[in-house]
Amino acid sequence: MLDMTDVYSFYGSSPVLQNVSFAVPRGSLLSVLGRNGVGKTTLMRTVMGLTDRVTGRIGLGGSDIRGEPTHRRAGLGIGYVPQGRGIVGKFTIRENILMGSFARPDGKREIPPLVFEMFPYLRDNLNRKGGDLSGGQQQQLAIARALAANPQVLLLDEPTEGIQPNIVEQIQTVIMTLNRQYGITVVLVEQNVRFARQASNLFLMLDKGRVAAHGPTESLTDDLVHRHMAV
Ligand SMILES: Nc1ncnc2c1ncn2[C@@H]1O[C@H](COP(=O)(O)OP(=O)(O)OP(=O)(O)O)[C@@H](O)[C@H]1O
Repeated sequence: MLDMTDVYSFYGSSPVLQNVSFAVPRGSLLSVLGRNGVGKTTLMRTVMGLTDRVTGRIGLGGSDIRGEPTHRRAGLGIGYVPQGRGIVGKFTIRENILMGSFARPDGKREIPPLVFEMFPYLRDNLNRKGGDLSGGQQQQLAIARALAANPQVLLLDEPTEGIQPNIVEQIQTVIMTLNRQYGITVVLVEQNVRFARQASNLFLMLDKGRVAAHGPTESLTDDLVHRHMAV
């Protein structure tokens, strides 16, 4: 479904990602792990075409999308929920969600039923301003906005970071439901190893911009976690 082969990704002349290769088959959930600053966010931005320069191959459903502009990648079915969420505070919940629908290739500007199913709070508060929501509600809204484009692949960058504990569990359940019940392929940047193990069937451990380990989640040993994640 989504893969990288020998990818180098640059900010200016610095190659932040180096020689990165991995594959995420359709329906999988890949956890991207590693310490702060190793390149996890850069990996997501590279998939979306948001870094300065990339070499190597980025495959989506068998085609190389490396040369495609960001909006085309969104239109081809990649949804992105960035770290920090990117909610427009002055827009209502409805308007924030509808922004995501502009990536839909069929031109429809509507909120898919799945969004209301996943997030009853958003359904019941469509006219509230994004800026008046709690961090957890904003995170739900950011996921809802990405779902409004009917993505096949969802990129989630630390979706539970800085969120009150009672909503963390709800968001974790939504992520697993989207993957397991709705078949959406997920790439998840995650610091919580316990949740990564519970949710994903694949992992990718980054260290200093390179792949330190990659494989089925059963092979994510405590030793790997200590070596590449402990401070
Ligand atoms: N826009 C940018 N311009 C230049 N360098 C950047 C930019 N964004 C990130 N970097 C550098 O790239 C490296 C990787 O950063 P990145 O944010 O991808 O790491 P990360 O693993 O996601 O970290 P965190 O867990 O803190 O979010 C860091 O050295 C960072 O300083």
